[in-house]
Amino acid sequence: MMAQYIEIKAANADCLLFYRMGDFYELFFEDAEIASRALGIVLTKRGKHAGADIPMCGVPIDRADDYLSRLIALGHRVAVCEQTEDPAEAKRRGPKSVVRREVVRLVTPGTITEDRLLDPGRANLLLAIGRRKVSDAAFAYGLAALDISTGRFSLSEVPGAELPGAIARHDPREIVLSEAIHADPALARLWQDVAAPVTPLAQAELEPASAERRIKAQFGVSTLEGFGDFSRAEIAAAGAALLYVERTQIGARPPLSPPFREASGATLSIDAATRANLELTRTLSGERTGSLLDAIDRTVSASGARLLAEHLAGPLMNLRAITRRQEAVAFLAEDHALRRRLRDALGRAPDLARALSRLGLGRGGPRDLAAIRDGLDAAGSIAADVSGIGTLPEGLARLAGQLSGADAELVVTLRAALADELPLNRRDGNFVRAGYHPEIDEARLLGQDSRKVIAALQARYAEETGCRTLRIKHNNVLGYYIEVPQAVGEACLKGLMRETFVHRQTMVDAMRFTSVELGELETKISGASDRTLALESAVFEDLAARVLAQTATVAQVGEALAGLDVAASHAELAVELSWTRPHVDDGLAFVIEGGRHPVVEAALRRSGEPFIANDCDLSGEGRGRIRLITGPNMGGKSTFLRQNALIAVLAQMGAFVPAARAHLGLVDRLFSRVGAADDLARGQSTFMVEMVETAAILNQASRRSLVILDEIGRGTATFDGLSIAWACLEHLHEVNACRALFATHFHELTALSQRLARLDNATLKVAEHRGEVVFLHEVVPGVAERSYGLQVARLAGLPAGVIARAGAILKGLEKAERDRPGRPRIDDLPLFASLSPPPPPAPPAEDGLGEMLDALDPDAMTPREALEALYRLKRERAAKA
Ligand SMILES: Nc1ncnc2c1ncn2[C@@H]1O[C@H](COP(=O)(O)OP(=O)(O)OP(=O)(O)O)[C@@H](O)[C@H]1O
Repeated sequence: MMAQYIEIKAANADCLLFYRMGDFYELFFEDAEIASRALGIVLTKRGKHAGADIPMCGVPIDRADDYLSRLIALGHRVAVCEQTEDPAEAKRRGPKSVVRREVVRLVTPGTITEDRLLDPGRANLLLAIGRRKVSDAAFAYGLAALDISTGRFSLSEVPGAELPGAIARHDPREIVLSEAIHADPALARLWQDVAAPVTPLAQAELEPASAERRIKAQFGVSTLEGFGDFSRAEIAAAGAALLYVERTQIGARPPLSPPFREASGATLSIDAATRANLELTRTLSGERTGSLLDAIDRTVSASGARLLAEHLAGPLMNLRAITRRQEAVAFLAEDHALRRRLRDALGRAPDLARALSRLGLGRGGPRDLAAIRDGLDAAGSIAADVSGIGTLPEGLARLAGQLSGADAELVVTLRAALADELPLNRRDGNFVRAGYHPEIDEARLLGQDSRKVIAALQARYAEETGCRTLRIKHNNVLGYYIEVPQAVGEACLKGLMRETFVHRQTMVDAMRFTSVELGELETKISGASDRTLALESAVFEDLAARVLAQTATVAQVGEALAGLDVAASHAELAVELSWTRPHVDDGLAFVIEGGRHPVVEAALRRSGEPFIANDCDLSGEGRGRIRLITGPNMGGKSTFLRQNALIAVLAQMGAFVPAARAHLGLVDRLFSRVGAADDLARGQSTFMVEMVETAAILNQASRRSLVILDEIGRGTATFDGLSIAWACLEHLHEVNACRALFATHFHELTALSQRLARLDNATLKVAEHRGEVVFLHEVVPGVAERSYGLQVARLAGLPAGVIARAGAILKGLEKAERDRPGRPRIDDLPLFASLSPPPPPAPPAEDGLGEMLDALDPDAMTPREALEALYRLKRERAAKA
C-alpha cells in the first residue's frame, strides 16, 4: 500500500494528499505533519519507511469538508484520492492486492464548488494571465476571470502598467500563469504582494494552438468568432484557465457561460492602493465589516451580494449603462410595495448559479435540484408580478424579460419528484416524493414490510425462548442478529433451540445469534434498499439532465435575479438613508451638495451622533479645480476627501449617493493616496511607498481623473516634504489639470491659491471653548490658523507633563519662526522668483555658559564640587537673562 501511496504522492507533489482508507482520508509523511499542525489533529505513526516511523494523521470523510476549507483558507492545495474499486474486488485478485485508488480531484482555492467551502456573498474567481508583446520592452496582459462555482467567465486585456490594478479589481482567490510571466523579474514584487496564491504552469502546455483548441472544446464550437474578437493574450489566458480547470477537476467539466469580453476602458480604473485606501470592499485590516460594500449592502440573496461586489469593484464608464441602472433604482425607490414584494421573493430564491454548477460537475445533491426548483419558481412569480406593471424602465424590463426564459415544465417535474425533506447527498436516498415513481414506492413498501416481519420474528423468538428482552438488532459487521442475555444464550446453544439459533458472538453480558429465517429476511431487506437507492439515483440523474439541458436559460434567470436584487438593494438604501440620484454626464463637473461619508455616518449614527454634511465643488471647464484643505487634526479632512471619492464610485456604479444633490462628469481614473503606512515586509520605507504612489498619480492622472491626496510629504523632513507637496500641487494644476482634493498640514501651501488660478483653499471649522477645541466638521472656504495637534494629543491621553513641555517648545519654535529673517515665503520659491542665495546662518547666542560647562570635568569632582558648579551655572544664567 505504501508503494501505491508514494507513487500517487509523487504525481501530486505540490498538494497535500488525502488518501482514502475506509471511512477516513489519511495523510502521511510531511503532509501529515503539515495537516496535524494546521488542523490541530493528532499525529500518529503507521509502519516504517526506510527504517524510520511514518508519521500519519487522518480526517473522517463525513467531516472532510470542514478540514478541507481550513486547509484551503491557509493557502494549501489538496489532492483527493479515492478508492475506485470495492475492497472485495481487490481481495478477489489475490489476498495481498491493494485496493485501486485514483486522485479524483484537486481542491484549490480558485476551483471549489461546495457550498460549505464557499463564501456565499463572494465570487470565487480563478484568474489566469497571459500576455503578448506590444513593443520591444512592453507587454499587454490578457486576463481570464473564471468562477467555476457560478460559470462566470470573462476576458479582458490591459497594458502592463494596469496589471496590478486589474488584479486588484478581480480580487481573485487564485492566480495561474505561465512560468515565463511568473519568472519575469519586473513582476516579481507583484506576485509577492498579491494576497491570492499564484500557480505557474509549464510553458509547453500553454502553446497558442492548444489554448484555442481547449476553448473550442469547452464550448463545443469550431471557431471562436461567435464569442467576440479576442486578442492573443486573452486567448492565452483563457487557455491557461481551462487547462487548470481540467487539471483540478479531472474529467468533470463545469458548465461555463461563453466568455464575454470586457472592452478596455469600460470601467473606472482604480489601482490597488486606491482600492485599499478607500476601503471599498474590505477595510485596511482585511475585514468586510467597515468597508463601503458592507455599508451599502442591502441585498437579500447571495447572488445579489456577489453582483453588488462586482459592480462596486468595477464602476462603469458608459453613460447609457449608468443611466439604465439608475432608472431601475429610481423606479424601485418610488414603488415601495413592488420593492417589498420583490425583495420578499428574491430572499426566498436560492442560489441558482452555484447549484447549477455543482449539478454540471456531477457534485450536486437533491438540495441543488430543489434550489433550481425554488429559484425558477421565485423567478416565475416575480415575472408574473412585474408583468402587471405598465411601463418599466429599460433596465428593469430587460431583467424581467430574462426571468421567464426557463421551461415551466421543469419546475412542475421537480415539484412532483422531490420530497419535502431532502438529504444533502443522494447516496442517503429518500428524496424522491412518494407517488412519483411506482417502482420506488414498491421497493420501499417491500423494505417497510420486511421490517414489520422482523418485528414479528422478534416477538416470536421472544416467546419461544421465554426471554422478553430478546432483541433483533443490526450493525455493519454482523448485519442483523439476535441478542439475548448470557443465561438465555447458554440455553440457546443446547437442545432443540440449537436447531434455530446459530451462535455468532459472545459479549461480556450478552450473546448474539442468527437464524436461517433472519438471514433470508436480511437478503430481502438489503436487496430492497439497494434497489430503492439505485432507482432514486436514476431519478436524480434524469432530473439533473433535464436541468442541465437548460443550463443557459437557468443561468440567465439566476443573473436576472441577482440584477434585480442589486437594483432593489440600492433603492432600499436610498429610501432608508435619503440618498439621491446623481446627475452623471460627460463634462468635468464635480458638484456635491450636502455630501456624507456612508461608513463614518453609519458609525456615528450607531453612537447617536450626527454627521455634518459638506459641499464640494471641483467643476472646471476643460480643466478641473483643486481644493487645498488645511485644518486641525481630527477635524474631518480625511473623511471629507474620501467621501467625495466614494460618491464618485457610487455614482458610476449606477447607485444613488449620500448627498442632497450631486452632479458629476464621468471620472476615468480614481487615485487616492494617504501618507502611507510603513511597509517593512516589502522592504520599503513609509516615504518610499508614498513617493512611488505619488509618482504613479502624477504620471497617469488625466483631466478626467479624480485625485485625492492626503498629507503627501509628511514622511520626511519638514522642508523636504513641503517642497515635494508644493511641486506636486503645481504639477497637478498645470500638467494633469484634473479634479483634486489635497489635504495638508503644511499651511504654507495655502499661499499658492494666489498664484494658481484653479486652486482654492478650504478648511475645517473649529471652535475654542474654555481652552478646549471643539471640532465642527464643517468645510468652509479659507485657511486653518492652527493644527491643534497638541489639543488632539491631550485628548489622546499623552501625559500632562509631556503636553506642557510640548506647549513650551511650540511657543519657542513659533517665536523663532516669526523672528527669523530668512524664513521661506512664497515669493522666495523658484517658480515665482529667481533663486536667492540662502541667508547666512545666524551666529549662535554667546552667553559663556558653554565654555563654563566645557571646563567642568565631572569625573574629577566631588559631589559637593559638582553641586557648587551647578549653582554657579544657574547664577550665571540668571545674570545673563
Ligand atoms: N463631517 C463629519 N461629521 C461628523 N463627524 C465627523 C465628520 N468628519 C469627521 N468626523 C469625525 O472626526 C473624526 C476624525 O476625522 P478625520 O480622520 O477625517 O480627521 P482628519 O482631519 O483627517 O485628522 P488628521 O489630520 O488627524 O488625520 C472621524 O473619525 C469622525 O468621527
